[in-house]
Amino acid sequence: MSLNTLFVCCIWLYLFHYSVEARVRHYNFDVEYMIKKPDCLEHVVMGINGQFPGPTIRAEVGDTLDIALTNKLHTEGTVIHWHGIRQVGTPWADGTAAISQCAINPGETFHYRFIVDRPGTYFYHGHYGMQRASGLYGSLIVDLPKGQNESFHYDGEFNLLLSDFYHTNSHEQEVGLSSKPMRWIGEPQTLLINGRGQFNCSVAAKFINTTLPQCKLKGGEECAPQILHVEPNKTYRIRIASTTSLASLNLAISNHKLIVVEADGNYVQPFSVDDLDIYSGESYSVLINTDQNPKKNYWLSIGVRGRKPNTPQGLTILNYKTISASVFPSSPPPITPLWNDLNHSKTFTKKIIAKMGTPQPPETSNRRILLLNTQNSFNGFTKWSINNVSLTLPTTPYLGSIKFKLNNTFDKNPPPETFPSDYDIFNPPVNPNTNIGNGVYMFQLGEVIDVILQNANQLSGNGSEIHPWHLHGHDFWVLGYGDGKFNEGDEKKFNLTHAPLRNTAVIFPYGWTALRFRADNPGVWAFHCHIEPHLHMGMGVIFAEGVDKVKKIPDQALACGITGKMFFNQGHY
Ligand SMILES: O=C1O[C@H]([C@@H](O)CO)C(O)=C1O
Repeated sequence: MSLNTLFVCCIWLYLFHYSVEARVRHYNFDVEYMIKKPDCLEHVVMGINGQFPGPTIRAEVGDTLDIALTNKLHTEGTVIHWHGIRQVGTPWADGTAAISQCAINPGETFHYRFIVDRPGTYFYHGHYGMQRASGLYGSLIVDLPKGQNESFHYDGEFNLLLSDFYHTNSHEQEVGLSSKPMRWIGEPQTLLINGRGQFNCSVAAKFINTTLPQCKLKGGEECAPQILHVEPNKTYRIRIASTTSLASLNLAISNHKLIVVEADGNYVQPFSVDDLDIYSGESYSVLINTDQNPKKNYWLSIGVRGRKPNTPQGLTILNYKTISASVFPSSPPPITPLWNDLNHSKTFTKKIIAKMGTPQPPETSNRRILLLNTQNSFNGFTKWSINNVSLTLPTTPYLGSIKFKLNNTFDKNPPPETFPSDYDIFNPPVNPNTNIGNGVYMFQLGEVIDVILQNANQLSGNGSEIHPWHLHGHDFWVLGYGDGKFNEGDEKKFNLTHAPLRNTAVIFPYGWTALRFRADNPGVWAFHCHIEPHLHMGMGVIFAEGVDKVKKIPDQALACGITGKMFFNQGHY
């Protein structure tokens, strides 16, 4: 080989390596309302580039995503949150209105530019008002870099984005929730799998006890189920993410075991189940073996758990390609476990432990925060509160406020780190009145934080609900779940050896969940119940760490409230 050829080769190798290492993927996302038929009836939904759900983003570890998001809504702002992406070094791209950035005005474009640093199954969704409930969501999948293989084998994969759908639009829902007395949104009308469901018919009417007629779908309709076509005797990876407004779901495939291998972008010790619970904000990968009778098709079902359901199952078909997809399965769809069979849910949740080799939590924490979740009233409005503070977001986003040390943009008194030790979690609050607030839990950069989420009885009557809590900017280790009130001794039962890493964790009715994380990501991060109406009613808190280390925040993220005025006065605009 001549020197010249060697030189060209080296350059080529360098460029190839560079392009593999640091690929930038550009997307243009136009957010708009559009008329669609997600459940066979016509509705106005929020979508992207004419699609509902929005386009799937597929990238490789280390890629930079550059998403030019244009707000094509006529009269309201928007933002998009990249759920599960930690935004290391780019906290302004987390897509939380009033927290990490100003909402993007109609007609304006905001560039979300961030690195996807870990493989996994993620999704994105609106994080302004209740826009997620309008349908502003899509999948985000990060693959291992080319040439690297997963530790498990699979021959093909499917991606299922689960959601629940309401016939009242999100504005009407917001107004009802903020009214006096509060008007609850009720249960969803339809469950959607990849944006498809059936409201006025059932694809399994022949098999189940229903008044709904059998659907007469040809397959090309917008609401026709997306069929999973498989070959016999193969292994498939099914990615599952839930972006529901309210519903906790249970997914099952008749006759097929699900081997859980990933949760929220983290590998878990594989385990096999007949059905899987998934709460809003969570994601999983399961493997299935297509080792069943290849002359049959099988149902895939999702059904509501945790609340008394009033919504039919969402259904699609696992089609063995050996036969036509239009052949009906020979038996009814899987029966969703009873909505109030909490033990079933707890058993599933406790099976999730970290895959060997996953970094484990520090043995101790620097600070413990106990967060009591209660439903309260405020001047006759119904609210959800954390340590008796119901979150109402400020007009100036926190990130700019804290970075520029602005006064009077939010409550500078930090919220309480605990609640009265005699609080009776098993009964409605003795004093139902709450406070409205927007203070911040400020952490030292690198501090190890324990959060104990404590559930309690609702405002009136006897009952306690499921709340899936989602943390922005970090994964946390789930140290344990317990029934009743958290006691000092419970700490001894923490799992410090196989604690799974996640970004969303559920608190069970009348129970507690313990989490640990390192506050090592400079920024301001929301931590909240992922149930859309609950967040709207104040069920969240704000964490911040190392904001002085945050590099230049794009002007556009700051162009509102007091930070906007600051720029205006400095002649920036
Ligand atoms: O926040 C909620 O309010 C209702 C109910 O508690 C009052 O109508 C409900 O089921 C919620 O989850």
